[in-house]
Amino acid sequence: MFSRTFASNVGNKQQNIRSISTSMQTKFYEGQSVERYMDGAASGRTEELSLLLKGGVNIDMKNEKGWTALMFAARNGQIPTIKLLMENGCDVNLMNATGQTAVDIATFWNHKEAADLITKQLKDSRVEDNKQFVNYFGHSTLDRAAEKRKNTKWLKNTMENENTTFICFHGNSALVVPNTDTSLPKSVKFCLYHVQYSNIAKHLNTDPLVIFLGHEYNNEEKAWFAVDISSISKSVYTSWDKDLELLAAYPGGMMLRKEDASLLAQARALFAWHERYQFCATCGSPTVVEECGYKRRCQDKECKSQKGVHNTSYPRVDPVVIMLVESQDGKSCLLGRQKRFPHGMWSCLAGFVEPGETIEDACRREVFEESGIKVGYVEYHSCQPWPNPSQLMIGCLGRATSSKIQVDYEELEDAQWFSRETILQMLARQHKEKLFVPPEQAIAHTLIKHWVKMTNANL
Ligand SMILES: NC(=O)C1=CN([C@@H]2O[C@H](COP(=O)(O)OP(=O)(O)OC[C@H]3O[C@@H](n4cnc5c(N)ncnc54)[C@H](OP(=O)(O)O)[C@@H]3O)[C@@H](O)[C@H]2O)C=CC1
Ligand SMILES: [Mg+2]
Ligand SMILES: [Mg+2]
Ligand SMILES: [Mg+2]
Ligand SMILES: [Zn+2]
Repeated sequence: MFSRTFASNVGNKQQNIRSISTSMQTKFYEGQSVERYMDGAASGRTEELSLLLKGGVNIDMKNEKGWTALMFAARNGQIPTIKLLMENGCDVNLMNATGQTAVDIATFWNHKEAADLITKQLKDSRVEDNKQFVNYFGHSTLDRAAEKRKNTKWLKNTMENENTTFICFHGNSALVVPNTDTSLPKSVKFCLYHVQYSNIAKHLNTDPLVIFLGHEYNNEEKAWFAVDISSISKSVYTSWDKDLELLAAYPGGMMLRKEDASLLAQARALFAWHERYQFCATCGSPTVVEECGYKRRCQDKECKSQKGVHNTSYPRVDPVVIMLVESQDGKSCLLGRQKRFPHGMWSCLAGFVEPGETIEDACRREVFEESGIKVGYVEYHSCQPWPNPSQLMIGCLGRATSSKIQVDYEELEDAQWFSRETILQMLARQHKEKLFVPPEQAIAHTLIKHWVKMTNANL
């Protein structure tokens, strides 16, 4: 039943190529023409739209409320316009700022023919879809170049190179400056502070912990490192820039650009590991840092951790499953509340994968433990590095095979089924009791939104 799902990981390859190649032309239309284009769609002026499309207008451009031309055409049941837009490859999966798709809009305004037409296209498009979904904290732009980690000469030269960038950490926090770039999304409040090693070296300990994060693809000259600046006082770093401040990796890391967020996820997980694994997990001897932050070797030469499988010497990643569970009739989904959640927030159930367990079984076990619901079919959707401190959230979709909830009050405050309509209100922050779902930086949000899109085809 989830064959539909990959669809919504969506993006039609052809469409992507087209929007890139026309991005220059689209600029021409900005401002004056967004309105003309949207109005043409709402009023069904197909000839005019045809010309705009031939001229290279971005078919999926959105107005400030996230509405596309297809949504406007759906709002007014403009069948020929809907056909024209779909023939030209518009994305039928897009949502506006309140989480409605074109099908939702057509259904709401009672344009059944329009809703059916778009639904058919939606189902067809899902068969072709194969693009991977990337979650926040996962947008890495670096080649980790693991082979360089042992190359001390290259590392030394590169650290001192003026093209190399350092980001700075103090315990669990990253050194940031307030974001001043207004073209970035409003959620971006801070930027990681970038600095050259020569500018900070004199303030650091004799042997600071330095982690090689990687270099830009096909460009060894542009390398990135993270450095521990916990020996540096506030008065010193604010003398570099008075606006500098420390931002806790979690939840502060949710307020960054997506590229910065992935650097933070990588560096934070490694710093947290170094802080917690100063001693060998096998024999208790002290450990020393190797491979520019990617290994800790036990100082006892006889230690078992030096031979065979020595995974205790490497950084930890803890797999966690997080799942959107759909009810047996496909009309509701299961969400839970942990005691520590902000008031009104509901999220997907989640739990650590245990040794010797498959991802599918971990989903079934955690859902049953926490809510008493049995889960049958489980399908992978996407994943997310989670820097609190180093989980890998494995996002799945599951189909329930039972419906009676029995909450484990040790782990959860509550668990409930939510209808698609209620979820739409929660996504749009328009729920009458102010219930809401996690922000879009969390994979729980992705899974919930995905289910809303997926169930669109059931209408
Ligand atoms: N990105 C997202 O959208 C979301 C992320 N998360 C993250 O997922 C993680 C796990 O979810 P959660 O529901 O808490 O997990 P679980 O349901 O497995 O329960 C957590 C409990 O398991 C124990 N535990 C801690 N570490 C481990 C481990 N490595 N292996 C096995 N058990 C462990 C702890 O118990 P005790 O304290 O008794 O030792 C903890 O309170 C959390 O860290 C959370 O931050 C969760 C929801 C959404
Ligand atoms: Mg649990
Ligand atoms: Mg849990
Ligand atoms: Mg658990
Ligand atoms: Zn040891």
